[in-house]
Amino acid sequence: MDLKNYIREVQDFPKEGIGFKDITTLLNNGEVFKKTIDMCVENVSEFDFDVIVGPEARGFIVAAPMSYALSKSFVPIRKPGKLPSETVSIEYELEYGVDKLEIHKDAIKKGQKVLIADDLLATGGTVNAIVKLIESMGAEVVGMVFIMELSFLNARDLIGDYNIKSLIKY
Ligand SMILES: O=P(O)(O)OC[C@H]1O[C@H](OP(=O)(O)OP(=O)(O)O)[C@H](O)[C@@H]1O
Ligand SMILES: Nc1ncnc2[nH]cnc12
Repeated sequence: MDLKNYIREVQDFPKEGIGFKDITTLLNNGEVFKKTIDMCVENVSEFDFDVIVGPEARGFIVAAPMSYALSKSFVPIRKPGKLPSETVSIEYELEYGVDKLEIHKDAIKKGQKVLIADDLLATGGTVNAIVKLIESMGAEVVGMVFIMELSFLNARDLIGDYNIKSLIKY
């Protein structure tokens, strides 16, 4: 199954010059969505982790079903002002702007092993910020998994020496 056949590319969204990779067309096919999550799960079988974190919004679509399939904790990372208890936050750059992410301070314990899951690796700004958040809490990032990676944006150079898995590359 070539997942690329199910991902729609929308030109000049949300800004001119961006080729937006739209996964709604993949999600709209239940069989392909299930296979995609199964492949993410298979890709991380070598990693030992306690918790899966995923960033709002599209990261939830990947991280939560993986947590369900593996009976692992799911920890949401959210945009500012959404989490009700005490948070740790970090600012980061996107392919098309600047944003901020927050996590509950008590959601991850010191020494826990963490997997990060998201739909897409573009510049790596989001996941790089998440790594910093997790490590600032004394936890360890054992790996990360994405449905797709925009290789031409060289996120791996920014992220550095972590186990990075992506199902498809552009
Ligand atoms: O590697 P990067 O350049 O950081 O880009 C990747 C991030 O961008 C998208 O999320 P976005 O912030 O657009 O939010 P959304 O999930 O709410 O659409 C995507 O879901 C990743 O989280
Ligand atoms: N090109 C892109 N397509 C979809 N989501 C993105 N997030 C950051 N860059 C993106």
